[in-house]
Amino acid sequence: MNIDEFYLLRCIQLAKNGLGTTAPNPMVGAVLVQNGKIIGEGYTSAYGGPHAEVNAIESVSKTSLLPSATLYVTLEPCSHFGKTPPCADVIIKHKIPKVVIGIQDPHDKVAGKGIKKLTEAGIEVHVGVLKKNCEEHHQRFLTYQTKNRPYIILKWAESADGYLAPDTSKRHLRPEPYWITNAYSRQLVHQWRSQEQAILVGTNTVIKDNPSLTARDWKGKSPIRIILDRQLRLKPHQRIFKPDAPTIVVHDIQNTPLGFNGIDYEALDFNNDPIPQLCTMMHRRQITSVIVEGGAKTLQSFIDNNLWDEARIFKNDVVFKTGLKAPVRLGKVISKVQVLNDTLTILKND
Ligand SMILES: NC(=O)C1=CN([C@@H]2O[C@H](COP(=O)(O)OP(=O)(O)OC[C@H]3O[C@@H](n4cnc5c(N)ncnc54)[C@H](OP(=O)(O)O)[C@@H]3O)[C@@H](O)[C@H]2O)C=CC1
Ligand SMILES: Nc1c(N[C@@H]2O[C@H](COP(=O)(O)O)[C@@H](O)[C@H]2O)[nH]c(=O)[nH]c1=O
Ligand SMILES: [Zn+2]
Repeated sequence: MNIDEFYLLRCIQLAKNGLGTTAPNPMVGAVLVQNGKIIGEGYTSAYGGPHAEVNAIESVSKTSLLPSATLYVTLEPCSHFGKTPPCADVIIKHKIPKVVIGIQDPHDKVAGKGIKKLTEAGIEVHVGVLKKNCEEHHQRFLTYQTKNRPYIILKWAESADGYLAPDTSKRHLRPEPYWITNAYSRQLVHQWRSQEQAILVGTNTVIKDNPSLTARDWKGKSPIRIILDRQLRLKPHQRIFKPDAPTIVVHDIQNTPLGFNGIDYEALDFNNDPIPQLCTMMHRRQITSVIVEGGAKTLQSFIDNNLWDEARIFKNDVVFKTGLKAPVRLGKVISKVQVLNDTLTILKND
């Protein structure tokens, strides 16, 4: 690893602090180096706040060092007025002579214009350092910008013999989840929920489990709940209608909702496959990432449409023998870790 790559790695590390708070903005990291020393660091503030470059510049105590410093940043500095003024202008104003960038920003308002602005101001610009790592780090934002849909994470828990749930006879009478995984894995799931903008489940999951779908066992925000309810079968007592997180109910265009207080409704044409329509709807609502938590039919529908990016699958040692079969897995295994007696496998769709 060379020195530029080393500083870009530090930028990525810093940028992770923005996970779950910057969306739909990307979580960028920036470092300022002068004479071989880091003199400033920053990452994107919560949505609407200053960008990483500005936070890095503002963290420098001796601003007289800036005209001899190099700025390292994971993503091309912006060149447009959004909620904040363009970072490219701030860099130029502070007379920073060199900028090293991980990747170009595909956002149509930027897309090379930030780099052009810097170059035209006489700044030495390098692009493409630690490109693969920066692409991986910005996967939610890049997927949203280039595929016009959110980054899609499929998540489920299955028994040792590949079932999502046992037969009804083995379940409680009251609707509640049949827990396969242990408490630590469940807390990890709450952390994951706090990192994504939305969570999506099918109708039967709400009927059988009465889930909350919140991040209540972790600090941070609960995601927006997106619930499939084609025929509007769900009842007001269900936990997904509580005001602890926003909820969007997706129903068929032919059914008119009575409208529960504070609930957002979206009509889709279920005569056509709803999954691509869901992706378009989420894109329109500026949802850059979603975790799909079941059930089997909903997960399989995303897999069959090849509309998924990552799968996080827990497998426990419990054996059901019969029940609801887990989705058929695809993709490449990128990691396998143990959470006590649960094996967590992470796959990527390549
Ligand atoms: N172990 C685990 O990780 C998890 C287990 N579960 C378990 O899974 C079970 C529920 O799974 P499952 O029965 O498969 O149901 P789902 O929760 O996937 O809901 C399926 C229903 O949602 C609607 N729907 C979903 N996808 C589509 C589509 N592509 N097109 C049209 N409609 C769609 C349909 O509603 P409609 O019929 O009204 O048209 C369909 O019947 C429960 O027993 C639950 O406990 C659930 C989540 C996670
Ligand atoms: N059974 C099962 C899971 N089930 C998922 O969790 C949902 C319940 O969420 P909540 O009500 O917020 O706790 C449930 O409806 C289903 O989507 N998840 C897991 O990590 N492990 C498990 O064994
Ligand atoms: Zn910016």
